[in-house]
Amino acid sequence: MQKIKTAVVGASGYTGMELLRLLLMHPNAELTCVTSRQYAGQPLSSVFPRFSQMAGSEVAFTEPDAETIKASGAEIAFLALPHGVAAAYATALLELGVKVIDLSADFRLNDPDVYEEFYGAVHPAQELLKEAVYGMPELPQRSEAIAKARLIASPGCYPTSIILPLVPLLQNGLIDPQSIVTCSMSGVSGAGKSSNVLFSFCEANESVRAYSAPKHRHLSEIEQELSIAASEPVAMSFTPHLVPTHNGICTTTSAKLIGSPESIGKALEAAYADKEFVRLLGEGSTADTKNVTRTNFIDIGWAVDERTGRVLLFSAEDNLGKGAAGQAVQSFNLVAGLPTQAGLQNI
Ligand SMILES: NC(=O)C1=CN([C@@H]2O[C@H](COP(=O)(O)OP(=O)(O)OC[C@H]3O[C@@H](n4cnc5c(N)ncnc54)[C@H](OP(=O)(O)O)[C@@H]3O)[C@@H](O)[C@H]2O)C=CC1
Ligand SMILES: CC(=O)N[C@@H](CCC(=O)OP(=O)(O)O)C(=O)O
Repeated sequence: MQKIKTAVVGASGYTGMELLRLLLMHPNAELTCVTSRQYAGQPLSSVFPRFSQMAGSEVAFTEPDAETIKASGAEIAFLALPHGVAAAYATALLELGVKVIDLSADFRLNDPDVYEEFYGAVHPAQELLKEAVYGMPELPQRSEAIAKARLIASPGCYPTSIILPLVPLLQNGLIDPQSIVTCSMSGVSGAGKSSNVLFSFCEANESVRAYSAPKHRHLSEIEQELSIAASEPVAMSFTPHLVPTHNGICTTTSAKLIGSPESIGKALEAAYADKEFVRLLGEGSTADTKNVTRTNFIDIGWAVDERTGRVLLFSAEDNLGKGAAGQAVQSFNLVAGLPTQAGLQNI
């Protein structure tokens, strides 16, 4: 069986660990290099005992270094690194002929000025922004672009849960693009393993709070992709909340309805009926994180509020799955010419 030699850079973090889980079970992936500064030299299974005795888990952590990654034979590298850090690794790996699937935000925005506005720093590798492909395979014409790319910017977790339900409605002119209001809830793993005290057990448990309002950095990529779908600049309201669960994002989006109530379901069906990882729950159904955690599915339900003339969209995904590692493996399958569902079934 064809095996693609694969590296995970930043493999000790939460998305890195989820990538390891998926790639160790992937029939067409061989892990040749996994990196961590703190665990360099240690076998994977001693750091993550959950993987011991799994085929492929004999590999040991190495220092993150592009030459070492290339020397391992890796053809494709996943970057599960903080934003601002990933760009330099992407540049070095691409120069060595290794394709890159970046889970950070470094290549998601087309406009370096928007990056600077939302990330508070000059973009570290502007020359690569033009060629990076925003890796959401369900968007129109996107899977073809991903398959040909050498640099894929895998989307953020919140944006995935917001963009997918809205794009078919905007493309078909069924909602007012300037009326979108979104409220999302995320589990604590969304903040990463090395996050600050606000995400520790005593601070986060038994409590819920909004944060980063009104200008969370994900707003930049959400508005970028929605503006493409609407063919006009979209400005919207997005309020994320932290909830005391491990994984999962639950999002409710509302917008002013322009089309008929029936047009919503028809547009979503037309866009996603043949998309393996989008499950349409139907009108009147809300989405529940417990049905999607540890999977690559996004579940979408909807309702029309005839009193206010607004449509409500309900979505749920695993922030580490469809919101990060699972979606990145979808791109890996496209780049490597593998079946869409390879390594993502039955997880
Ligand atoms: N958590 C989530 O739900 C999602 C996260 N993302 C994005 O994915 C990326 C990874 O996130 P996440 O896994 O949560 O983060 P973590 O904090 O859990 O892990 C970060 C990883 O990066 C490594 N690392 C940190 N700093 C450096 C550095 N300067 N040089 C080399 N390696 C470094 C760490 O390894 P070590 O210290 O051992 O070297 C660790 O393996 C981020 O950009 C994040 O924004 C995207 C979607 C969802
Ligand atoms: C709960 C929580 O803190 N979530 C993170 C989402 C991080 C993430 O997805 O990172 P990217 O910017 O790479 O997409 C946050 O709000 O910053």
